[in-house]
Amino acid sequence: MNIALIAHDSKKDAMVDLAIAYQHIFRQAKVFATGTTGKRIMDATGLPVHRVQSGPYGGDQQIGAKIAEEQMDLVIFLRDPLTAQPHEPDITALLRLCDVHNIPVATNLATAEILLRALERGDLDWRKAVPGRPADA
Ligand SMILES: O=C(CO)COP(=O)(O)O
Repeated sequence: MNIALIAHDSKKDAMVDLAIAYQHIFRQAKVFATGTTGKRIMDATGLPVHRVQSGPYGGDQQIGAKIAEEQMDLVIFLRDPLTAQPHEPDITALLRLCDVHNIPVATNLATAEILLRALERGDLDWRKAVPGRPADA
């Protein structure tokens, strides 16, 4: 399973806490993250993280491309609902692609925990049979 972890600045501490708490799940998966989020997670947990660009520099679009290619199974995007972002169109596009491709996506901690527990329980195993999805993704 490929998981994308993305957090805006005010949510990065929460993302690090999530990564620590659920690292037993993340260690079974391939973790992708935007630049700064990924570095924070790697520093805190030692998890191998495939980092793309920072969000404002195209990272959200890079994650979006993986979604479009059916290479992402779960997205946790802890976005800041109280601060305008310069790359708002990229954020909207990423979330839209999750809906287009039926990707489970959490934008807050409560939903993120529910999705991670579902993943652990095997509830998302159906995604392995999604047409067009690379077998090793
Ligand atoms: O801006 C982001 C998502 O929109 C996140 O990027 P960083 O993880 O590099 O801060």
